[in-house]
Amino acid sequence: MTETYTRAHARDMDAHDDLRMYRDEFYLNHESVYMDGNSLGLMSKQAERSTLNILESWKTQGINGWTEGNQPWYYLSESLGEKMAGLVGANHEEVIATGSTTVDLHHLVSTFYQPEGKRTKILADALTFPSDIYALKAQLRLKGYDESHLVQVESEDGHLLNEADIIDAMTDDIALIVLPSVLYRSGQILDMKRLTQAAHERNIPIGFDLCHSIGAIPHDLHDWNVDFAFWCTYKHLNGGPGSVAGLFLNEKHFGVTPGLAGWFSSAKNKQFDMEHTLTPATNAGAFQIGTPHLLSAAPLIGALDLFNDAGIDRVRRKSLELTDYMMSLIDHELDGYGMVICNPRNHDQRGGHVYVEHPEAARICKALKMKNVIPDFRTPSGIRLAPVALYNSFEDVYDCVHTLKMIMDDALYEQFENVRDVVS
Ligand SMILES: Cc1ncc(COP(=O)(O)O)c(C=O)c1O
Ligand SMILES: Nc1c(O)cccc1C(=O)C[C@H](N)C(=O)O
Repeated sequence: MTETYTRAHARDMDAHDDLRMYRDEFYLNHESVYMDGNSLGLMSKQAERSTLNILESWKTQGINGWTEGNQPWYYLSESLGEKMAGLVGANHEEVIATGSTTVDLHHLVSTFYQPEGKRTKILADALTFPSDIYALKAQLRLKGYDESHLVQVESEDGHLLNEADIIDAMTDDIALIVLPSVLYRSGQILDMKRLTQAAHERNIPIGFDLCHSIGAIPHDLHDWNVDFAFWCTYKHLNGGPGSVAGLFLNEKHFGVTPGLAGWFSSAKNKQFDMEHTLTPATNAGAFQIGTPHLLSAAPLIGALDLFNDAGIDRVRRKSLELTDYMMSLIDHELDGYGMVICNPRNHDQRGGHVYVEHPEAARICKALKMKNVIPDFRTPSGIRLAPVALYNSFEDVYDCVHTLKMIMDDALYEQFENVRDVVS
């Protein structure tokens, strides 16, 4: 038995890691430690191969690529939906790969936000990612309401939300609820089952932004009876920068008229009838708009195969082990350095990343990058560290925390300004 806080112990855990073979499937820079998979996941060899295959089909087949070859483009969004369904606990037809996170949110809100009588407001929270808030405010404006119709549940400590507060805010003037599954800063998991049940008891439709949970934790969207959800695929799913997003539509809503219809909303066999009356697909496919972004979908084919091969339950188990280990090292090595762990510690509430606050966070992140550890900084004082189950090792976590300790011991951050970079 190796001693807990030694490099030998980290290596021992790596030797017993049953997902360790997946690390070789990724392009890792062995000079550095990547801890930013919750912002942009790394490229896998399978994602590269599937991208090259799509390029090859364009090169060799031209227009016939839509219906021929081993990956006909016309059905790719549906087949990627099928590959993602298991990750969100959905039936195959409830998921489609389409658009981008924010566009899909616009689409879903344009469909599900139906103010009527006294019910005119949208309920969200004060800690959610800004893009969602911008989209919700824009949707309110489109329906003729001002920002006072957006109700944002506050957090007591600035890090965590209290589900009871959210439920209290589900009053009879709320027409729609949109919440994150995992908060982008603190990594808190919201209890989607409980919130959905409470919303439905009050006849309010509810949807979730899964950007920080997809590929990190398992979901049961169908059984929880969630109305809709949307997510990006470039973080934990490793689909590449700007890869096509995912959307869930509960089958009880199949047949709903899509708010932002286009010809790709059509039932597949009707689309080329070229009629001016839309016959929408009778599944989540109705939430497509125009021609799918094939080149941004291509890497997902391989990325998702790898993911499904490893299995989300094993990914979650290792992710918890990695974040447990990271927090125990931070507690042990960085006690008295002013670092405060602000993510929940219990497994039920902790997502896939560790979130630490320090007043010098912006320049500590710059010093980490100088020392080849890649974190991300979240204003005003947050350091996010995401050890990712498929490609990070326990030794990566060891190196990350020890680099942080060296930076603090030698005050290496002092050579930088404590302000964020343009993209952080
Ligand atoms: C929780 C959350 N929602 C929405 C977005 C915006 O996504 P996109 O830029 O893909 O529309 C992000 C990240 O960028 C995010 O983290
Ligand atoms: N989408 C991003 C981008 O286009 C550039 C840089 C970062 C991002 C991100 O995804 C940030 C991420 N959503 C976050 O949680 O902060």
